[in-house]
Amino acid sequence: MPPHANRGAAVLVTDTLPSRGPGASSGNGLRWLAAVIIAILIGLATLPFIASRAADATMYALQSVADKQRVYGRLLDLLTDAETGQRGYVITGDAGFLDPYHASAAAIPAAVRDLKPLAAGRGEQATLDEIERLAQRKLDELAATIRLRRESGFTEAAAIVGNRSGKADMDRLRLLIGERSAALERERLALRDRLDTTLDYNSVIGICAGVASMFILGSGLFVVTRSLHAGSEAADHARRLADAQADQARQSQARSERLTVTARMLQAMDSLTRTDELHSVLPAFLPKVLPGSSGTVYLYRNSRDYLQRAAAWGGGHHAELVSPNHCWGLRFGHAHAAQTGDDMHCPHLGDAPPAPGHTDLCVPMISQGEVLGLLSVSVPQGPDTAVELAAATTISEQLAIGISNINLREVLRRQSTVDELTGLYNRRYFDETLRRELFRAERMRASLAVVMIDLDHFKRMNDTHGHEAGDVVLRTVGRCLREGVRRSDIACRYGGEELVLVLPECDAAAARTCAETLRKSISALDLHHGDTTLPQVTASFGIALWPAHGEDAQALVQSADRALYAAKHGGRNRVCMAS
Ligand SMILES: Nc1nc2c(ncn2[C@@H]2O[C@H](COP(=O)(O)OP(=O)(O)OP(=O)(O)O)[C@@H](O)[C@H]2O)c(=O)[nH]1
Repeated sequence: MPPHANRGAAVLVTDTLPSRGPGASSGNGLRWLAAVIIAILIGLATLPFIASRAADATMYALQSVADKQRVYGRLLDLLTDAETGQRGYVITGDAGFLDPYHASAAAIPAAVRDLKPLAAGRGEQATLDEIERLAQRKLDELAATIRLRRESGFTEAAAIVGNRSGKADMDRLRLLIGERSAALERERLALRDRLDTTLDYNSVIGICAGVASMFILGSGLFVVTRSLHAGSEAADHARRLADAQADQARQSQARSERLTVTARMLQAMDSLTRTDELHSVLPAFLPKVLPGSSGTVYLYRNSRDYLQRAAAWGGGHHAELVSPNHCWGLRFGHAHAAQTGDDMHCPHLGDAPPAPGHTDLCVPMISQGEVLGLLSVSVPQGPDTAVELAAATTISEQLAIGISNINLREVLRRQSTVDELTGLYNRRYFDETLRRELFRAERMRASLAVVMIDLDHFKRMNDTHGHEAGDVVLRTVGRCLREGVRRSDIACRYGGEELVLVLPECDAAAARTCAETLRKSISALDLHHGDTTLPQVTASFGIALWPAHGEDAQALVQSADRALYAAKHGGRNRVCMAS
């Protein structure tokens, strides 16, 4: 509260009213009124602060849980990389396979150490002790096998890998890390519920602040009217008091509203699965969080050479791509403001200096020490400029939290829908997608094709050149399918060496053309494993069309399977259409 506000109340009480005689009861009334107003002002100043602290605490708790999920996920990736590197070296003897093993073996103890201080209680501490012990034993086992391969050759090392002693440890590690990840996901959902409740309290506080400010304004008017009778000097005091009170109430309400809108924005971001959906959420919230502003949110591209526009609002300059060298905020690693033509102006904002009466602010969005992108914003100058700039900096931190959570969800979703070996979608994704695409085809009265693909004599490839060589073939064919279909087509691994395509809005002629093109591409693949050139690979294709060959997913897949069977029996390396 500004110092003059209280002083005004004191002057009002002592200066304008006699303390004895007929005016004494009216003086008592004003004293009570002043006391009530002071109590309300204290409430207006402290309640939003307490509510915003509670919301902040919950948001940061959400961030900590996401951090922990990330470290557990990274630990599992490192263990898998170490084991994959060891297997590659044991099978091929090629030391190049040991690069991921060495990198992961060095990073695993550090990842476990990072997790230990984050443990929430004795249960998790005990789990982490067990993870640390198993991870160390796993690393010892991997190192011993690698040593044996180097000194005694493939057969002895393969015998150790084959006796599966290390598999039990790896399975147990997967189980422990999986259970912790699931528990963290439950904790994250509980924290989201708590954030909802805090926001509801916040809305109530906002409404109360509105009512209280009406009361204070009414009281101020009342006091002014009374004071006019008592003298103009007292009236001035009262007016200043009323102005200060109104200003206080306005600021409290604005802060409370900003906090509520920010939290709603984070909730909306929580429902996104990809960062390229940000443009559908941020422009609806950022103009309310930073009134009168315009700006752009940029995210680093995967190559990290440029930042790409993810969302923009208001007028002004919104370049599509920004070089990190063209932003002073990114180069300094902290917020950079330019108010006049003399200030250092970011080149990505164009040649013009800041618009008259505006400040340009560039804030790097940082999460976990990693710069995810840039918030570039232009805010109008006025009595509250400092408050607005501080708010923009806080918003950038919260955007960074929301964006890093979207990235985490994107990684988890990818892990659960994509087959690791081929990079194609997995069987579960195929089942869900085919059902969904059939509904869509029905609604739009469009055609749809399912193409089953099976590699020919693949067992012979495994038996002659080894399972690793078979994996190389599957991986290469997977890439061939991914690159050979339209963006709207869905290429999946159905199981083993069987693959399947869902081709929406595709008739018989187009499906046959697509299958023939892929068949030729597969048979033209130039395949190598180590120093060995692998024999030509061919595949057989079975096509079924909706609704002619099956009205539901199961019937359609069965028809495609029968057509595939016919292709095999017709001599393989051919395309057959269901009859
Ligand atoms: N390398 C490797 N082989 C796999 C994988 N999944 C399945 N296979 C092998 O694929 C082979 C499938 O063989 P079969 O079903 O007998 O068929 P085929 O030899 O391809 O003969 P046709 O289909 O009749 O042309 C088996 O040897 C499986 O072990 C995998 O992920 N990697």
